[in-house]
Order: sequence, then structure tokens, then C-alpha cells
Amino acid sequence: MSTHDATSANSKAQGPISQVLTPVRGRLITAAVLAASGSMLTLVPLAVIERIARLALGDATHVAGDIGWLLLVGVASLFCGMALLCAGELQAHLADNRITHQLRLAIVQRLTLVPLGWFTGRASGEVKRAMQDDIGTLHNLTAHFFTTLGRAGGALLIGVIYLFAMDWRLALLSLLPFPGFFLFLGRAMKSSGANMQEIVTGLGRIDNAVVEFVNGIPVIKAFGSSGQAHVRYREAIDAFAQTFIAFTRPLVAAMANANAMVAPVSVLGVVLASGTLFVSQGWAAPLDVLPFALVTPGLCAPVLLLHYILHDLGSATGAAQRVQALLQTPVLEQPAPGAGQQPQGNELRLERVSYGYDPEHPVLADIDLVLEPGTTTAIVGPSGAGKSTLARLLLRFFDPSTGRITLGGVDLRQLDSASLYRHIGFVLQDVRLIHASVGENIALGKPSASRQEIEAAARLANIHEQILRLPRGYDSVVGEDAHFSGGEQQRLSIARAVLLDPPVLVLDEATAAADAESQVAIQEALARFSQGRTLLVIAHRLDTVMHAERIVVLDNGRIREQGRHSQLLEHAGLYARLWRLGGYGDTRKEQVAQPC
Ligand SMILES: Nc1ncnc2c1ncn2[C@@H]1O[C@H](COP(=O)(O)OP(=O)(O)OP(=O)(O)O)[C@@H](O)[C@H]1O
Repeated sequence: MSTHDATSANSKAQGPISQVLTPVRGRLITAAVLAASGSMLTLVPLAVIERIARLALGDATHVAGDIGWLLLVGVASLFCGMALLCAGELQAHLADNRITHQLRLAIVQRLTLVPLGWFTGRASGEVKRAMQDDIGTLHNLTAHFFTTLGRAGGALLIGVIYLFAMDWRLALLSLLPFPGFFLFLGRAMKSSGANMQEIVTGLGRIDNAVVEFVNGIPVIKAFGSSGQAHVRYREAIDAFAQTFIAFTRPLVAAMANANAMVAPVSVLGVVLASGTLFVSQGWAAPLDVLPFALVTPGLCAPVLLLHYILHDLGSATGAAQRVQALLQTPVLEQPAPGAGQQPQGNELRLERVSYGYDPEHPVLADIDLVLEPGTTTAIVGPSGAGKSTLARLLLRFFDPSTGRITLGGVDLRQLDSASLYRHIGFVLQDVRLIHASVGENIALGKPSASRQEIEAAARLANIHEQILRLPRGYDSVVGEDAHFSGGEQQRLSIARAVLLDPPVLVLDEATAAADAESQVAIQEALARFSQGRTLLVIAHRLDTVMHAERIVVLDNGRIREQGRHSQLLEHAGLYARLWRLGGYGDTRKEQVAQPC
């Protein structure tokens, strides 16, 4: 178990927010305490006003000096309070900066250890949502929640203590609207909670309808069924509108009552009514009502603030859960740092390898295969036979469910990733270029490569001339002033592999995205590059791999036949049938050596 896993196991009992904020917990508590103390001090001037009013309206004669001192205390408290509030905000923002930075790094570090196959199964939206939206939500929590909680809590605490110290009976009466607020709020939450799940489901339906509509626009337009997609979207928003009305109707009435309870004017009304009663009954002097009239309405804002921030806590909990889930994504088994073994040679061996994306349905079963150094092995077979899955296993997109794959006698699980990708290069169908210069794209696996090395790799991959034609040559930025066709992207991918100079190369349908001219350029490039290397080629077109030392025919996840082209034709099995179906003619001679 990694350190991270151990930590997460220990903290299972904590809530998601608590787990995510653990590294800055101390700082956030300090921020909340500073904010609470600050807000208490900023309320001292109200007590000062009450004191001054008593002195001014009382019968004492020499009060000017006392008033001066009181003013000084009031002003000093106000400034100290504001300074403490600022210090609290600063602490919270420093904590926010630290945690946001740490979380982004931790997610990226985790994703580097996650099997590459994880990414194929997920929309990049999931990662984007956690990295941007959820961390943004957590920013609100760390930077503002704790200080607001401190400020509101501090103000309420000191206000209530002060009022009870003045007159506990009047305090009890004056504060009556506040329990009333929580009573109505509770009702509102109960009525909305019942419909909340439907709101979430409705929003999900709208999201799906939008995604379906946007993703399918070309197909929908081409097949003239845009009206239908619109209908689904309209149905989703109409249904949501109904759910939303059902959700808000009971909520609005209860919330209106709750808000009315803590409106400053209603609170002041209650204070004055209670004060009048107390004064008329001789239980208090008119001046005794003044602190209540000054302070009680001031408690409305903190109560409302508490309500709003506690409401925000719900969305922050969801964000923290998603970030936690991403941080706990299962990672590939890795050797301990420094304990990675070195392969002895470049022989790739699959021993009784089975794999299924869904464990119940194996896609590959009991594969035994040896790729001898310096040889070319082709994997062919019907669509869905498991060819690409086999290639991905060699690159550790995921690990076999059973069996093992070794390179130079070392289980791939005992090789660190850098060593694996130094030994095994790949050119896949799906080439991903990053938003960086063309040179940086080629040097992705070897950032230290010199311009000469990058150009040499591009020349060998038959893409140098096209790059020179770009506005800024190798400095042109992909997606800005550099746009590549499918075939050109394949050649860039080959240049990447060339630069790393791996002894083993996996080619999965390397010419799939290319036009006829590009195919020739790619094949030339690969023929040059593959000399002396171990090659695993996956191809649809059998004529491009008929030269291979060994052709392995996969069907339904199992090896059905293997041998050279002529042997397989003579065998008159699945390969011979695929050859016939491909219409390549009845040749038993092997064509010019081509790697794919
Ligand atoms: N990411 C995935 N998640 C779940 N199932 C998958 C995934 N990728 C492939 N499969 C399934 O695994 C099986 C083998 O797929 P694979 O892509 O390895 O076949 P293939 O022989 O390369 O096919 P093709 O020649 O059409 O590319 C198929 O049934 C496919 O539906």
C-alpha cells in the first residue's frame, strides 16, 4: 500500500472535506479564531455607544473624561478587530493557496501512476471537473468559509453573552425570532430535501441530452434527425421545469417566513415590544432597552450568513468527494523507488496472459507468445479479436488479470514506467498532440533532445519537410499555426518513437489514419526505423504484414494459428480465409518487407 493509500485508510472515518483539508487544518482553525476575535472586537463600539448614552443621559456631571476614554476604547477595539479580521483572511487565503497547489499536484502525480487504459474509459471532462470546477469550489471553502464562520459565530456569541449580561429576561424575549427562523428553515429544508434527488436527476438528464446533442450534431444533421434530438432536449428541460416548480413551491413559502423572522425590522419590533412591556411593568428602565435595540438587529446578518455558508457546504462536500475519489484512483503496481529491476535483453514474453475490461468477460485468454529480439511479429484477426488490447497490455495501459508479461526476464510490474517506455516505443492509431510547439511534441519523451536530434528524428519519420513549411517551422504551435492531417500526426508519433530509440516497437494500425500517399511515407519511415528492432505490428491489411517472421492469428481472444504467411495459407485456416476475403490474390510469395 502506498503512503497515500495508508493515509486515506486511516482517515476513512473523517468526512471528505476534513480529509481534503487535513494539511491546512491548523491554519484554517487559526484563521477562524482570528476572524471570530476580530468580529467580537468590532462589536465593542456598540457597547461603548450604550455606555456613552447612559453617561450622557444620566445625572453625573463630570462625564467628558469618561466619554473620551470610552471613545478611545471603542476606536481601538474597532481597529484591532479589523486588523484581526485581515489577519484571519490572510491566513485563510494562504491556506487556500497551499491546498489548491497541493491538490493539483497530487492529482497530477496520481494520474501519472494510473493505468493509461483508465483514460480511454473516461471522458477528460471528469478530470477537468475535478481540477478546475471542484478545486474552485474548494477554494471558496478554504478561503472564505472558515473566516465567515468565525466572523458570524464570534458576532453571535459576543452579542448573546452581552445581552444576557444586560438582562437575561429581556434577552430571552428579544432573541425569540431566531429560534423561529431555524424552525421555518428546518421546514424548508425538509420539503426541499424530498425533491432534491429529482432535481439532481433532472439536471443529469439535461446534461446527457446536451452532450448527446452536441456530440452527435454531425451524425444527427447528416441523417436529418435534428428535430428528434431537439425533442429529447426539450423534454428534459420541460420535465426539469415541472420538477423545479414542485421543488420551489413549498420552499419559497417556508423561506419567506424564515427570512421575515430575522429581518432587522421584525427583530427590532420584538425588542421594542418586549422593552415597552418591561418598562411599563417597572422591570427595567428605558435606558436598559437601548443595548437590545442596538445589538439584537445586528445579529440578523450573522445568522443569515451562517445559513448561506452552511448551504454552500453541501456543494463543497460533493467537490471534496470527487477530488478524493480522483486521488484514490487505483494506480499501476510500481516497484518501490530505486527497486526497479533492469531487463536483461529485449525479449518480450507473454505467459498465459488473460485480460478482460470486465472481469466476467475475458477479451484475451491464455496467450503465450515470445517476441524474439530483432524479429517482426504481426498480430492479425477479425475485428474485436483483442489485437489492440494485446498491444495495450504490452504498454501497461493495464495489467493482465492473470499471467504475466516479461521484458528481458523482468515482469513489467517490476519495471519503473520510465524504464518500460525507454525499452518499448509505440505508434498507436490514436495520436495525441499536445498544445505546444512541434519540436516539443516530438521531444515529449526526451525533453533534453537537441534541435539536431529532433530534426533527425523528423527526417527519418518523413515529416521534416512538412514541418519546415509551417509558419514558424519547429516552433509552430500545434492547434495554432500548426495543423496536421491524420497521416502527418502518425509520422510525428513515429518521430517521437525514433527520438527515444527503443529496442522494441509496438505499432497498432500505424497507417490507419493515413491516405495512400501518407501510407507510403509512413511505411518507408517505419521500414528504416524498424531495422534491428523487435517489432509487434497490428494490422488490418494482411498484405502489409505478410513479410513478418511470424504472423499470429487472434480470434475471440485466443491464438488460433501462427506461422509465416506461406505456411498459414497452406494451413487453409482462418488466416487463409481472411486473406481470401481481403481480395489480395492467391500469392504464396512474401512481398517486400514492410513493417505495417
Ligand atoms: N476500453 C474498453 N472497454 C471495454 N471494452 C473494450 C474496450 N476496448 C475494447 N473493448 C472490447 O474488447 C474487445 C477487443 O477489442 P480490441 O480493440 O482489442 O479488438 P481488435 O481486435 O483490436 O479490434 P479492431 O480490429 O476492430 O480494432 C472488443 O469486444 C471490444 O468491444
